[in-house]
Order: sequence, then C-alpha cells, then structure tokens
Amino acid sequence: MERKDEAEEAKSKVSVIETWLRKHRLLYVGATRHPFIHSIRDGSVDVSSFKRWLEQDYIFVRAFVPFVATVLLKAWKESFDATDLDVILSGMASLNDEFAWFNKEASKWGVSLTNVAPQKANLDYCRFLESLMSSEVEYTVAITAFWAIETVYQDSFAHCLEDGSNTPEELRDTCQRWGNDGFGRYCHALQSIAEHHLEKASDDVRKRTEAAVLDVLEYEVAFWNMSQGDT
Ligand SMILES: Cc1ncc(CO)c(N)n1
Repeated sequence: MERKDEAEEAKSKVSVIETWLRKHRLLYVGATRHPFIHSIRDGSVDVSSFKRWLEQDYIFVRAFVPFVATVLLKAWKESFDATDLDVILSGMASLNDEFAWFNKEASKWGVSLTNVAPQKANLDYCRFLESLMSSEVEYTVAITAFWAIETVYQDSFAHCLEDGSNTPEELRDTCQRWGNDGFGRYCHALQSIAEHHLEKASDDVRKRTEAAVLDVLEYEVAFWNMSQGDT
C-alpha cells in the first residue's frame, strides 16, 4: 500500500524544469514564438532577415561546439550514468553534419559564411557560452543550459512545421533541421538528464541553474531580434 502511494506521488510530482517553464511561461513563449518565427510560419519572412539569421547562427554554432565539448567533459567527470555521455556525443555528431548543412544552405541563398562580422547580440550570447565553459560551472548548470539552448530551436522550428503553417518551401529544410521528431527526442533525452541532476542538486546549484536558463531565454530573444534587424 505504501509503495503504491509513493508511486502515485512520483507520478503526480511536477518536475523542476516543468515548474520553471510554468513560472517563466511568458519568457519561454517569447523565445519560442518570436515574431521572426511567426514570419517563417506565415510565409511573410523577409529574405534579408533570414540570410542575416543564417550568417549569424553559423558563427554561434562555431562557438557552441567548444561549449558542448566542455559539457561532455563534465559529464565524463561528474556523472555516473553512461547514457549522459552517449546523448551529448550524439549532439556533437549532429553538429558536425550541421556545418555541412550551413555550407549547403549558404550557397543556396548566395550567402558567404566567411568574413561575417558577429553582431552584438551574437557576441553577447557567445560570451555567455564561454562563461559556461569554465570548469567552475557545475555539470548540472551546463547540461541544463545546453537543454534550454537546443529546446528553444526545437520548439520554435517545430511550430513552423505544424498543420496549418504556411512555411515557404525553401525554408522547410531549415525548420526540419531543428523541428524534426528525432531532434525532439534528443531534446527530451537532454531534459531527462538535466532533471535527474537537478533533483539531486543543492538549492544553490538549482538557483544558479534557473538563472542560467533565464539567461538563455533572454539571449535567444535578443538573437531573433537581431535577425530581424531590430537591434
Ligand atoms: C542562437 C541559437 N540557439 C540555439 C541553437 C540550437 O543549436 C542555434 N543553432 N542557435
């Protein structure tokens, strides 16, 4: 009887991440339902905005690779669960494909990815990533920030592929890149890992992780704003 109660309780317990998503709903929606994403979804997107996004995101992803490498290193040192390493490694492997994709996409749009100057919002975000690369930043903070970064793109681009969307054919490849079901499952795997570590974390680490997630959401909003030329 007691066992069943415990099982029931575990089932109804709201996870740490779910609690944060509810608490910071407006910011989360701001990051995942940005006007730039709406413009892709309804087909009104401005081509120069899309090209700016593509150029700037390439620079961001270049900085994202060493960040993910440090998450991998922390997983190896701090997690006893081997699946953490497998999931992070699969993310790294898909970043390798992503560079090939960026090059293909750039030539399709007549954009050059060399000699692009990073804009302020991008520099700020890359600097934030760099701060998370420090060995002083706990694995729990880093893996949860990683989950948030990937999930914003997954949620945003999946929205452009839903029934009723009017995404132009030439942008579907971009939306598929992050909006596909496999990427969705990968984000869920990251969420489970992050949640597992958050459940065990001290209040202090939890607080700093929540702050890092909020930072990610704000940087993502600023990144979309920059793509639209609003900064
Ligand atoms: C700005 C930004 N956030 C998240 C992702 C997902 O990898 C990306 N490529 N770029």
